[in-house]
Amino acid sequence: MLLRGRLFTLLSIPSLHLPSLKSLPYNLSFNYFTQKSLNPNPKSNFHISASKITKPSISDSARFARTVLFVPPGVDLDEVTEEMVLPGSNIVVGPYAGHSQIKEVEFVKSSSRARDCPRDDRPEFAILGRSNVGKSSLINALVRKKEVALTSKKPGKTQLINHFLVNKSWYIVDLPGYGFAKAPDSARTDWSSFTKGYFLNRETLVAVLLLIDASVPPQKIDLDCASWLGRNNIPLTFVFTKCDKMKGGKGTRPDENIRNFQELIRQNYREHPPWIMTSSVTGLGRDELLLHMSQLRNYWDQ
Ligand SMILES: Nc1nc2c(ncn2[C@@H]2O[C@H](COP(=O)(O)OP(=O)(O)OP(=O)(O)O)[C@@H](O)[C@H]2O)c(=O)[nH]1
Ligand SMILES: [Mg+2]
Repeated sequence: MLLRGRLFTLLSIPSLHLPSLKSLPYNLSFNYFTQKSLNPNPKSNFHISASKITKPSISDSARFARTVLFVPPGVDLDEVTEEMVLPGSNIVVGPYAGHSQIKEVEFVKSSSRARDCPRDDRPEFAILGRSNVGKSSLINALVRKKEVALTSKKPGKTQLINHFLVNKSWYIVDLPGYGFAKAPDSARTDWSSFTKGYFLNRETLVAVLLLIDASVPPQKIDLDCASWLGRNNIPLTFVFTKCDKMKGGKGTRPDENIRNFQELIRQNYREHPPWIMTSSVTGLGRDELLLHMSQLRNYWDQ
């Protein structure tokens, strides 16, 4: 089933009502309209933050929850409780969440062009982000193996589209990082053509996990990337990495950086895309992210 095509059709119909079941999984209505923020602290979830609003009316609360939480298919917004929100995220767990642990993973192939990628109907998640943000480390953490994807202190380690088959049923895709100014010219040019080609043509892409380094303040290149994905109706989940670094770059802490990033992102989305905090060092967010991926995958699969 072509989820993207399905969603595109649905979201092109403007609606001020709560989203329908099928239109819930992603927030693709980029720049559709700017929802005025009711919450001064985007990091908080609905239940915590709602108490800060003076006597919210039901409609205000519903609108607020819609802009803050990621409510998956099969969940009625009115039935969402705090326990249903994954810790360190805005993601509500719904009935499509299922088996999420990774039992086996095998490297399948590296491709230099989108059309060389594996040709089967298995769903896949692409891992995208700036060079050195921790893409390969996140993959290793998710699969609980040290060296499935090669990591390096030197940016630009991953140069190809790398497919890893998980539990013989779905793919994780490690992509070259963007924003690596020191890459050879050829490598930089290739990124925009072949990676963009991959995003625009990959029909089995369930979602992009866009990794954002929580140890540094918001970077324009990340905002530009999120903007490009949004404009092209490519579903994404923000995965904040390196949340173990207590003191981030330029003296700002990860939680401040995350909050500032979200404030900037919120201006462009009617509903906030799913986001989650992770650390490949401590394992923070790993099981939660896998559960989130399982509900996206199972919904896509049906
Ligand atoms: N403290 C901390 N360091 C991390 C984390 N994730 C990655 N790193 C470190 O960041 C550096 C880059 O990690 P990689 O996983 O190779 O990054 P990448 O995004 O795959 O990089 P490219 O393939 O070059 O684009 C390595 O030194 C990692 O050890 C994390 O969660 N916490
Ligand atoms: Mg890498």
